[in-house]
Amino acid sequence: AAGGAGAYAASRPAPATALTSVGTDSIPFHGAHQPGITTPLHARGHLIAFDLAPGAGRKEAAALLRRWSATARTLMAGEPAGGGPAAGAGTDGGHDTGIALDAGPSSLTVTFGFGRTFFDRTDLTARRPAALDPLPAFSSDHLDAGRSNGDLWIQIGSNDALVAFHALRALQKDTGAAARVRWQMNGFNRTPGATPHPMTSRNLMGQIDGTGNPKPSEPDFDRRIFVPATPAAGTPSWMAGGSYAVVRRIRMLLDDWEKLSLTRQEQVIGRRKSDGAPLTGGTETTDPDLDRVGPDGKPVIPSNAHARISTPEANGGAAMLRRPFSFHDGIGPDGTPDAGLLFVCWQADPLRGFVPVQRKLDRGDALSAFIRHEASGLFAVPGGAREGEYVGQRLLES
Ligand SMILES: C=CC1=C(C)c2cc3[nH]c(cc4nc(cc5[nH]c(cc1n2)c(C)c5CCC(=O)O)C(CCC(=O)O)=C4C)c(C)c3C=C
Ligand SMILES: [Fe+2]
Repeated sequence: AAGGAGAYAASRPAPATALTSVGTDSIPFHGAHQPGITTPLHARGHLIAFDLAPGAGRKEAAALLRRWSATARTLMAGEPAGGGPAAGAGTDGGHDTGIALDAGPSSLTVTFGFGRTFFDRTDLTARRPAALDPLPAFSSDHLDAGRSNGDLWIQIGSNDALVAFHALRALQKDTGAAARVRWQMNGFNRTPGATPHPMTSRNLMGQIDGTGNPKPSEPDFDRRIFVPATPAAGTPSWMAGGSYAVVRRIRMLLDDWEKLSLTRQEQVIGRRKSDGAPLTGGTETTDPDLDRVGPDGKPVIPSNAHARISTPEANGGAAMLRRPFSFHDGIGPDGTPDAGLLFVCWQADPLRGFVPVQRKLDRGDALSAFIRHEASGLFAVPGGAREGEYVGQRLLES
């Protein structure tokens, strides 16, 4: 087999240029905000939460964030981890595993967050933001505590699956004795370049998902998504430029969903499946006409349609930036796919983003019959590290 592979390689001329720029694209580690929040959806993602080890406190946490930041900066630049040679076997802990050898940075981003419990474990309770108060319980929750929350959270995204896994391994190894994995989840999105022109991604129900997201070009985008550079009274200064991530593992009951006719599926969401346009017509970017009534006297966009209920206009302006991954963790014993959405949304304040919208969805969303919220997390994601700084330094060292 090895000879065959060699002959195959030898028979093909080396391409003069890469087929796409997917491998060479890179995202800066330093900046006012952490990467991975406004970065376009990644093809591959890993979410991982850790708890500090018994006996580990603020000192160990600071050293860990310093190590993690150094690794994130190095890998996001497309360099090998650990300061060692790229092709090392990794047995002495100082070498890169080689998993991402040959690949460029592939838009890798690494984003770090703190969970509510982190602050008690590090004697920083006085500096915990009120926005980290536990999310309310929702009637449709089926939450698994073991796969929820955590002291520390990392979101890894890349447009190459090996680059993403490489980062996951390197960051996990960085923890040493300071922290233990609490839960870990893997997700994916469409590969850049798979469609003839850039499009909003689809989820595993086949819907175009992300249309109504706030756009960075909108005047109130920063105010909605990021804590201001000078935070309002009650928000600690270390959260300047930061954001709050709500993470929900939402299982899709795909066997039930796929039994619905196309018309019913579109009524559940309030948008067309083919192109994401509202049921009142136009294109994906046309505003829905929520007041339009059909010949039967009923609203064209049903009163319980997901997109009607979740829109900022119906929620006192509450908005969030949804940046999810799909997941598929195999087929369950009953033959149904363990698949759905790793829903990750970003906002300056969860009480003016996720919470009011989920409260409303919980009461009357037509989509509820086809999904199940199985895990949940809320994390404070500090602003980006400046040159020479590590993520979270303003919390841990002042
Ligand atoms: C609490 C927040 C939300 C959860 C949880 C949620 C789950 C969820 N959504 C879809 C599919 C779609 N959602 C769409 C729109 C939409 N959803 C939310 C919020 C939550 N969704 C918002 C704020 C919006 C935007 C509303 C607007 O501004 O008009 C859409 C329509 C297209 C779009 O705008 O993205 C789809 C499709 C699934 C499958 C799901 C759980 C698995
Ligand atoms: Fe939604």
